[in-house]
Amino acid sequence: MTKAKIELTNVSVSYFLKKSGNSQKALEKGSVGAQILVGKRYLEVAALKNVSLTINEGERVGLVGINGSGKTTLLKLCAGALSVQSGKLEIVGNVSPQFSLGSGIKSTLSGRQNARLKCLYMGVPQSRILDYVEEVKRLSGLGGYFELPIQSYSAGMKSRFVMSLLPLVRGEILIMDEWINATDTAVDSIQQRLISKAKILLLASHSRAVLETWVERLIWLDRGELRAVGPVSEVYDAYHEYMLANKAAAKK
Ligand SMILES: Nc1ncnc2c1ncn2[C@@H]1O[C@H](COP(=O)(O)OP(=O)(O)OP(=O)(O)O)[C@@H](O)[C@H]1O
Repeated sequence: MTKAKIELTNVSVSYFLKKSGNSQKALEKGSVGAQILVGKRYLEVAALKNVSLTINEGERVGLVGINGSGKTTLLKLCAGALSVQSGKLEIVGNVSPQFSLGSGIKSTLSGRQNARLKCLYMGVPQSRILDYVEEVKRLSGLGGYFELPIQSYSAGMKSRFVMSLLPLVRGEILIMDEWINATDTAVDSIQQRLISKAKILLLASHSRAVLETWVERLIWLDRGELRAVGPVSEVYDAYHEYMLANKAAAKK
């Protein structure tokens, strides 16, 4: 059987925005972001620049970096939600993006109807849909609310509903944008089961505790480039030091 793999060779991705107002302002250095290039009519946000990286089967890899450093862009690429503009991307294995769980939820439909739609969308076989929907209901703990439109849920109820969709995530390559901090042990154990089953885990998080628990190798992305790759504690220490130095410099 072929082994799961993610391989990026010199991959770059930019977003292009129409210029408006004072574009020079976009060049101001902040504590966020990618590199911004000002063209004649467009601003180019260079979200990933010449990234080369190989992740092999069995690896648990984390992504860290300040806001806007390119983590989500890299995850979306690997999930097939974005295409490569230059360079080469090779993915071997089925990808399961957890971050898409909350997307496409229709607020006028009930929890049950949304769960059914999600099953169809995530490719659950027809014969299993009823079981999955019941599992989502049980995990959500929403009781009768499961039959009511999502727009009648509180924010907390909505996020419980989204977390309860976790059993629908299938695939060999698990891609997670931020760990779901489950207060619920049932959801937590599903998350753990998913990770232990995955052939590759790629997880973006700002939390040292989450990264140290779940990944072995850490990638530090800085303005769309790989700044460091290595053991979690080593790379996180370097990232943390850089953040502290940046904060101190900003205070001066
Ligand atoms: N759809 C988009 N259109 C224009 N620019 C975008 C778009 N999506 C992301 N960007 C820009 O690309 C850069 C990288 O964004 P990305 O979401 O990959 O960062 P991130 O590291 O995941 O950030 P965060 O930690 O805040 O989630 C940022 O400068 C962001 O503003």
